Amino acid sequence: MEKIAIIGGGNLGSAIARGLVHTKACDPQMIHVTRRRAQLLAPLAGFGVITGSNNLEAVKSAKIVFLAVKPYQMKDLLAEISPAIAGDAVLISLATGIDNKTLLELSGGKNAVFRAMPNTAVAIGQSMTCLASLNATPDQDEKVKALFEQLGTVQFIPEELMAGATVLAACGIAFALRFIRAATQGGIEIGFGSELALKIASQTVKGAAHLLIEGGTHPEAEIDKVTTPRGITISGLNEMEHQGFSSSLIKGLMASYQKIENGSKQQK
Ligand SMILES: NC(=O)C1=CN([C@@H]2O[C@H](COP(=O)(O)OP(=O)(O)OC[C@H]3O[C@@H](n4cnc5c(N)ncnc54)[C@H](O)[C@@H]3O)[C@@H](O)[C@H]2O)C=CC1
Ligand SMILES: O=C(O)[C@@H]1CCC=N1
Repeated sequence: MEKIAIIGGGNLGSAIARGLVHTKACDPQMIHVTRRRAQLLAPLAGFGVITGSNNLEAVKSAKIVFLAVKPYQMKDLLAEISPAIAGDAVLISLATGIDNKTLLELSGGKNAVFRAMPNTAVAIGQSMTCLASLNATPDQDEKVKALFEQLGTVQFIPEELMAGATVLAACGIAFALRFIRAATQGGIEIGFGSELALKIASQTVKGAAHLLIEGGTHPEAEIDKVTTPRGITISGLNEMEHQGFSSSLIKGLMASYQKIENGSKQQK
């Protein structure tokens, strides 16, 4: 089994480590996670994962190196660790807005580089992960795809769509959760206790998603099955649309997307 280094054990880096352990994708002792305040990695250490703050130690002999730091921290990090990374290791960056060409340059040009955009559901093996690679062999592409397949669903996409994938999949978790919270608030106003309202709203969203994923249908086809003519669903749906429901979601997505685009332009 190959050693995996996760540099930057914050929200996403830790979620990936938890996912690798949770899904039994690899032996916890083969995962080495670092962050500056290593004591905050104690929960991962409790699962048997190796933790610390020594990046050079973590990448030594690792064949898969996750770069899970903030975008502005990437340049200094790669300057520090690149000389210690084996030539046949694959680098997987999770940073928003740093393209593969830049990653390849910053890392010295010898490694296969990947941009991966998972989301925090990676911690329970339910991520939607988009991938784009540079300087990778077909075997390396397959290896990284197979790794993420153990953590959810994977799709290679053209690199220019990575910003869009960030918004739809990574930010999307927050957008979907805000819907669930709002539905819960409505349920409480109607009379449910908060825990029960949350349980009903969460399972309802899970069921809706599974209708699409397992049935391969379009949302409107499923909506048609719920909207009884002159019924109550269509009244609620139409009122939501009068209040700008779909429009506000699309505008929110575009505001997030625009922020990535503006940030990328500033970096150039
Ligand atoms: N949170 C999310 O849902 C997603 C985040 N991302 C991307 O993943 C990256 C990480 O995001 P988060 O986990 O949310 O940030 P975070 O701030 O929670 O984690 C970053 C971690 O890196 C550590 N770090 C910084 N410099 C370091 C260094 N030189 N050596 C070792 N560790 C170092 C920090 O101590 C921190 O623990 C970002 O680039 C973000 O754009 C991508 C998809 C989803
Ligand atoms: O909000 C952010 O900037 C990061 C990138 C995608 C999800 N979280």
